[in-house]
Amino acid sequence: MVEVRKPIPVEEAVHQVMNHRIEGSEEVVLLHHSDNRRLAESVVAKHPVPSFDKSPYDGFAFRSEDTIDASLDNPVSFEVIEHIGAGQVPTKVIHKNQAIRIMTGAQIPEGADCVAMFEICRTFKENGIDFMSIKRKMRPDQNIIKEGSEVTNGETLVKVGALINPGVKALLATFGYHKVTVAKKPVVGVIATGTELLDVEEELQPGKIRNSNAYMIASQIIRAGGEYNYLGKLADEFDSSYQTIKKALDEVDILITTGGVSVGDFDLMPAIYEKLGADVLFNKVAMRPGSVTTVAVRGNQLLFGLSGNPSACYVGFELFVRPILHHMLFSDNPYLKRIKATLVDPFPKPNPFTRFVRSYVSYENKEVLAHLAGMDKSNVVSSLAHTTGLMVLPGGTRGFEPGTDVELLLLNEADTQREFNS
Ligand SMILES: Nc1nc2c(c(=O)[nH]1)N[C@H]1C(S)=C(S)[C@@H](COP(=O)(O)OP(=O)(O)OC[C@H]3O[C@@H](n4cnc5c(N)ncnc54)[C@H](O)[C@@H]3O)O[C@H]1N2
Ligand code: MOO
Ligand SMILES: [Mg+2]
Repeated sequence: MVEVRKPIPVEEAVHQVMNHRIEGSEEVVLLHHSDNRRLAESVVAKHPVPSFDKSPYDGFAFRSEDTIDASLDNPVSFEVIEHIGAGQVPTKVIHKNQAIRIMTGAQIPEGADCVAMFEICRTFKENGIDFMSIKRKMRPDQNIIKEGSEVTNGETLVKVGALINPGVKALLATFGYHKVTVAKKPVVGVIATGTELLDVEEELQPGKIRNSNAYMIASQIIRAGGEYNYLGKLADEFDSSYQTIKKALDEVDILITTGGVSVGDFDLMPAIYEKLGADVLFNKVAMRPGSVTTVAVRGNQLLFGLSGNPSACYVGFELFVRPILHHMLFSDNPYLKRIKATLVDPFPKPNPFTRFVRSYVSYENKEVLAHLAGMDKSNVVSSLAHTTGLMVLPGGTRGFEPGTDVELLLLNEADTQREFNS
């Protein structure tokens, strides 16, 4: 008699895996090398921004009170006593009816409280002395970017765990982070199992297929912020597989295998877990695809036995491995972002268990639309190329019509960055 497995609900399975989460660690990298890494400490303003009152325009700085009588037929004249560009510090103090010619970004001279753009000023010379005149009244603080008006000293700007994107990098540079403390990338071992597997560079042979899962998983690890260690592919032979997997566990904290977790005669992972003395948390989840996803624990090591079927393998990674990696990367919300969307395509299949349908998202007229990414079968690979989200269809339902409200898990985290930062 074949073993009958008892499926557990997806949420419970995720919960069980997260109970065995491992803590991440940090390392210091050059700012130049920090893209797509995750902050191990929040970015806190080390000084106000701007750090001095500055001019937003090329023009003249002077005292606004000197323009109180200015009008179209009563221009007011100022002696131009200095000329500064950005980066130059004014050496003179402005007094009554004096102005300094100032460029965008330059520090406002002492005594001045406004800047007038060149376009509203007239310049002239008298007895070899530079003057300018203006026919408008200026207000105090007009056209002055005040110190601290953007950011105050000590303000928390981006939170720990956030992805370093171009904007975060600009902020880090603003505050002098030549080096940044980031989360160390968790290293995840990857092994593909299956006698049928060929290397990518090999020609097809009867009954064989190329090993696509290892590449897919490696790419999912990278997308999740981790680093992969590909430890090769194994034929379905017990002794050599056991030895390789045992050795792999000496090198990694997290090991992903694909294939060999179901009840087939050559599905060796259950026996390998047993011989390793690993505790199997579950070996059947009430979900499609990926029902055979098996997770085992050995000491503080996590072994993810993902399905060999490509779509099941893909979904198993996103639901169970990704949150662990995000936790290790200091995210305070390591789960996939869940949004509401409107189904565009019909989905007539029944859903005895929770189904994660490979989907892609589009945005139209304020609406988020969920489209099917392609054929929805556990064994297909082609729909994965178009997948940007997983539509969640609850168990015990059937027949979803276009126009139905559905829930969707977003796989592209860049879309949800603000939630990590705020
Ligand atoms: N009697 C039963 N048979 C099956 C059951 C069941 O409950 N009872 N479950 C089915 C479901 S659901 C799935 S999913 C698969 C899972 O199988 P395994 O995880 O054991 O994976 P394999 O048998 O090794 O392979 C399945 C399938 O995937 C292909 N594969 C494997 N590795 C790769 C790879 N690296 N790259 C691309 N494709 C790969 C393999 O050739 C098989 O076609 O079991 C069902 N059976
Ligand atoms: O585990 Mo299978 O992927 O449910 O189809
Ligand atoms: Mg199998």
